[in-house]
Amino acid sequence: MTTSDDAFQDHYPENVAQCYGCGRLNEHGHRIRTCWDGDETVTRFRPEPYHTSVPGFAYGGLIASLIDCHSTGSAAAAMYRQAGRDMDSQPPFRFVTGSLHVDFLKPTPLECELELRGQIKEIKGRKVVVTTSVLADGVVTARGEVVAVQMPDSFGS
Ligand SMILES: CCCCCCCCCCCCCC(=O)SCCNC(=O)CCNC(=O)[C@H](O)C(C)(C)COP(=O)(O)OP(=O)(O)OC[C@H]1O[C@@H](n2cnc3c(N)ncnc32)[C@H](O)[C@@H]1OP(=O)(O)O
Repeated sequence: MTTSDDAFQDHYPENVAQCYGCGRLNEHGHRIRTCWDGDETVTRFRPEPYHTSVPGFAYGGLIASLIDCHSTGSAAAAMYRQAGRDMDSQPPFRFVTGSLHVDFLKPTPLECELELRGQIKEIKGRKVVVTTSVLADGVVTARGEVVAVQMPDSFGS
């Protein structure tokens, strides 16, 4: 059962809840939490001092991984929403990243809560394309596009 306080990641089955970016069970990871805001998806994340690149600014790999997992979570949520299904219902929609493109538009300050806002650009078959903006104090510092693809049964074999 989904409630308005739930994050998408609260509903990930245990076998996909270890992801470094979004797994709630990975104590060393970012453990991002993403929710709907109308037709957009939102994640808020406060970088730690050890996420530094140039002093005072966030490491680009952190920004990319936030965009990645924000977008794969958004893709899963969009697929459930389109199907009119609860995120706990079976069978699960599980996504992996097929493609991750990031444009770094401005330096992203470190000492600031970041807001990621995602838009569902396309849903086609097993593929969902998500565009995600990263905002620091309301200024867009990075923009990404992710092609998320439903994980095939053969994944990893
Ligand atoms: C509540 C439950 C929710 C849980 C869910 C969330 C879990 C989150 C878990 C954490 C995750 C965290 C994130 C991580 O870190 S995930 C870890 C990093 N990602 C991977 O390891 C993925 C490795 N790659 C693969 O397994 C396969 O290549 C995949 C599965 C991606 C596609 O191989 P598959 O044979 O299955 O696909 P297809 O050929 O039938 O193509 C299908 C469609 O996709 C389009 N396409 C494919 N590749 C690309 C590409 N590179 N660029 C652009 N488009 C691409 C393709 O054109 C086609 O579209 P169209 O031509 O029909 O339009």
